[in-house]
Amino acid sequence: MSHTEGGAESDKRMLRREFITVRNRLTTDDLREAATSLAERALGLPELARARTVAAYVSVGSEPGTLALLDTLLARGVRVLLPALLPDNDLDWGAYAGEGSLARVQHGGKMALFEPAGERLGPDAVTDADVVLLPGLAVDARGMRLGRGGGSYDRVLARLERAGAHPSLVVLLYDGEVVGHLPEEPHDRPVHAAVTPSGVRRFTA
Ligand SMILES: Nc1nc2c(c(=O)[nH]1)N(C=O)[C@@H](CNc1ccc(C(=O)N[C@@H](CCC(=O)O)C(=O)O)cc1)CN2
Ligand SMILES: Nc1ncnc2c1ncn2[C@@H]1O[C@H](COP(=O)(O)OP(=O)(O)OP(=O)(O)O)[C@@H](O)[C@H]1O
Repeated sequence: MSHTEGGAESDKRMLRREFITVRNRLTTDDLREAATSLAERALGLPELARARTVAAYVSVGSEPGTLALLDTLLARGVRVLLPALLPDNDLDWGAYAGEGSLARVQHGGKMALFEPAGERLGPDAVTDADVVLLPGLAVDARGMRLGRGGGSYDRVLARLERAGAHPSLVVLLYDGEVVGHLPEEPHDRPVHAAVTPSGVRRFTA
């Protein structure tokens, strides 16, 4: 590993802690209001209005809330795919069919997640998506995303690239998480847009 890569890795670790600390100060009122605004902003995206299949995730804890957004997409007849974390941090996928189709799963010391309880479609199912909604902790002016450090979505992005799939890549964040510059490593790939409770920011690669 080169010095720059090692530097980027530890800089990312420090930044993750800082962004998580800020999120953990949000009150339940803050979370509820942000989730409502986020869903409105996201549903205003032309990419989502056209999408037939959307890969998303169920927010937990102080993450920007996604459940209202998932339910609206489902009600519109959109096929919503949700990830299930595999032991190697890769992601399998299953269809969302309402809150009753979710199972709460605890993966070791990580946050408890809500994953699809039904049929597993395999890691390549994400290549069907017209839009991929990604979790993150921050994004920079180039669209470079800071994730939780599992590399799960880095793998998703690499898999899409290998498959020649070009879905819209949209990260869901809070306003203060769109920043000037983040450290990046060679495997990082930019997203196309960030949706926050106050609006949409597009990135041109
Ligand atoms: N709601 C949600 N679902 C998701 C993700 C996510 O970020 N949010 N993922 C995104 O990839 C995948 C799961 N990967 C995860 C990776 C790390 C942690 C986690 O709890 N990390 C702790 C640190 C502990 C640790 O390093 O193990 C943390 O961030 O506080 C959770 C999920 C798929 N599903
Ligand atoms: N395509 C890939 N295949 C396997 N491992 C990968 C791939 N891309 C990245 N990784 C590994 O994943 C780990 C975490 O990477 P990184 O810190 O960039 O995660 P992140 O982008 O913050 O997390 P996530 O992608 O889950 O949101 C690194 O050790 C990296 O080597």
